Amino acid sequence: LPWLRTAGQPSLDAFYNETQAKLFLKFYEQPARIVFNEFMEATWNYVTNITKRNRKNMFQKEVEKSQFMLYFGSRARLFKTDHFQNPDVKRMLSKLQNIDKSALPTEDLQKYNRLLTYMETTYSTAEVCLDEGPCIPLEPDLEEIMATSRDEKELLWAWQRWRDAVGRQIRPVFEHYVQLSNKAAQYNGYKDMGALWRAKYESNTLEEDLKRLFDELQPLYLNLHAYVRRSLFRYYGPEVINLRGPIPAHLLGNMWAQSWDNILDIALPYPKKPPEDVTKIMKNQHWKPEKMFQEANIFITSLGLLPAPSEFWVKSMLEKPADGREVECHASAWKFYRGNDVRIKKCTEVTIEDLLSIFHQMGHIQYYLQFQNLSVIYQEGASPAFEEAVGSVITLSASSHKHLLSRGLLSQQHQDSEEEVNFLLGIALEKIAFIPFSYLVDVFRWKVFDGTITKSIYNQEWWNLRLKYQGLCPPVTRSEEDFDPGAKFHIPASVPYVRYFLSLVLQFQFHEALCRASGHAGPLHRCDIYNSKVAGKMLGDVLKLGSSRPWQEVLKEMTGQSNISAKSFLSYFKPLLHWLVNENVKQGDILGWLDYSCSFEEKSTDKVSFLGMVLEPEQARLGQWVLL
Ligand SMILES: C[C@H](N[C@H](C(=O)O)[C@@H]1CCCN1C(=O)[C@@H](N)CC(=O)O)C(=O)N1CCC[C@H]1C(=O)O
Ligand SMILES: [Zn+2]
Repeated sequence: LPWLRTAGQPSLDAFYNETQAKLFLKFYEQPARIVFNEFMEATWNYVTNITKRNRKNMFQKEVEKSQFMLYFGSRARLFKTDHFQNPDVKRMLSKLQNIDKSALPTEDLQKYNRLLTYMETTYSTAEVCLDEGPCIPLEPDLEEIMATSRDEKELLWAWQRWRDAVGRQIRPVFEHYVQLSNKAAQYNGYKDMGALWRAKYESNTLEEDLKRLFDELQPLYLNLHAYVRRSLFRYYGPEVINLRGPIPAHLLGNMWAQSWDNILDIALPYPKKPPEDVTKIMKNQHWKPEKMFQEANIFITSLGLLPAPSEFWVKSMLEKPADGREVECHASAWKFYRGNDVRIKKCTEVTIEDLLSIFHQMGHIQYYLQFQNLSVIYQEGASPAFEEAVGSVITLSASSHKHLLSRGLLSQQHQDSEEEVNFLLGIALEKIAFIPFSYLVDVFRWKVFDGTITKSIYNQEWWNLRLKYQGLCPPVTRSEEDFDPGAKFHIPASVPYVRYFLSLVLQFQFHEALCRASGHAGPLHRCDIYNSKVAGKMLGDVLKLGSSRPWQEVLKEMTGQSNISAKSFLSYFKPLLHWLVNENVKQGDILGWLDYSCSFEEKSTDKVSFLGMVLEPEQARLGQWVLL
């Protein structure tokens, strides 16, 4: 590692012993808080007011932060810690050594930061223009269309135009992002950036654990996919849906088909018992964004956990500004390494979907508040999946009928067996549909980073994974001019995604443990830990640890198991799986999508593509589907 070589150093052992290490770590704390705080403030100022000046200032702070991290990261490597006594000193020194992109030489780093900001800002400021008339952004307009429109043509328009506006602009830059990412990873001692991202999980069985969990959850997904395909077939007809093939990706109620809760109306098992429209109730009760955040705060403090501090309410951006400022609307939680300065940035709409996603964001805030007295080095989740699971586990209680009723968001409990199936299907459309999507995003990116997926096949491989894992096809033929993964925030924003897959499993494992601790008896999906100080203490004790202990130890203390397990997820949905299997058998539906392939722009265009499937010319005449 060239920048490590230190010529003419006095005898290392004398200088770099354990006592010196403790001093070194102590000396790191204060300057780190200052440097990180200034960097976060500059980044916050940019994403909440996208201007040239704010971008320039953010770049400046980024360079300063990286110089600081390079200084300490390189010196942390000089300590020979294998004979050190204190495990904490060893753990902190080893965490300090991973400095990610700060390891890049300055001009590479500046180029990398420009690429990252270009991609993320392209995503955040992109608009789709109607033939004549206004241009509309993703949030709230295009997302609203994808969630509520039932016009297949309109859905196709929004789906395709968003990808034209974002994916295509990001594609030429993405390959340079990949190269510089891998260069940074190698400077940190990893073979590529995927390896650096995976190292965050401190597990040498991560990839097989992921595969095992995915396989355990597959029966749930295949049955839900078949059932939803049947529902869409009934609604949109045989010319749109093939009962034995993949589902067109624009019909699932979401721009990325990552969660399907917005098409519950189409897929409702017992349409005679429609669930109440909580969004309508919220609007009738004149809910405002601030009240939605207060609602989450009330839940969290009912557990005996920490309230959102006054700075949160003053400094957060809870709504899309009305003063014409360009902002990044994608919701996120922020810590500023300065006591109680924690914030959320969200372009909140008054809907039940946004209320529940606010619980997710407030979970991040709670983690920040709970670990703020730890060393800066430990101010992160026990694993990235723990960070994501905290808010989501609270959402599982908050979305229960019992809780919504107690908060005046439902007029009755809706507990008969048919209403219960309707409820569970609603949760399944959010959580089970998300299994393959949250799994494949980083399978794609790990392959891009390790070179398996080269730039000439980015889009083809993306859709191969979308077909293989999700059983979806694009509604129109795609080509290598397109870059559909770039149309999903986390790709241009370079935020890892497998954390959400692991969080899916973990949040149910947490939910079961917290429900048991709170004294809940009965089915897991009826549990609401609201007001349980015992559950709150159990959760708070996990959050206070930050990343000071390996997550396996933390999980064992909380749940008694030291490995992540899909058992709780499966038991939560057990009643629904029975219902789905019966329903699919009754309808004679097959599970899966056989060997179909999605239509992709071929060089020779003699093939006929139809709604995402490829037809050989002679079979097209006979109307047969080609099984490739
Ligand atoms: C809406 C949510 N926004 C993320 C999140 O809250 O995780 C934001 C953007 C990326 C990281 N992030 C943060 O806030 C981090 N600062 C948290 C932290 O690292 O402390 C999001 O992207 N989600 C929620 C479910 C699935 C996924 C999606 O919508 O695809
Ligand atoms: Zn999150």
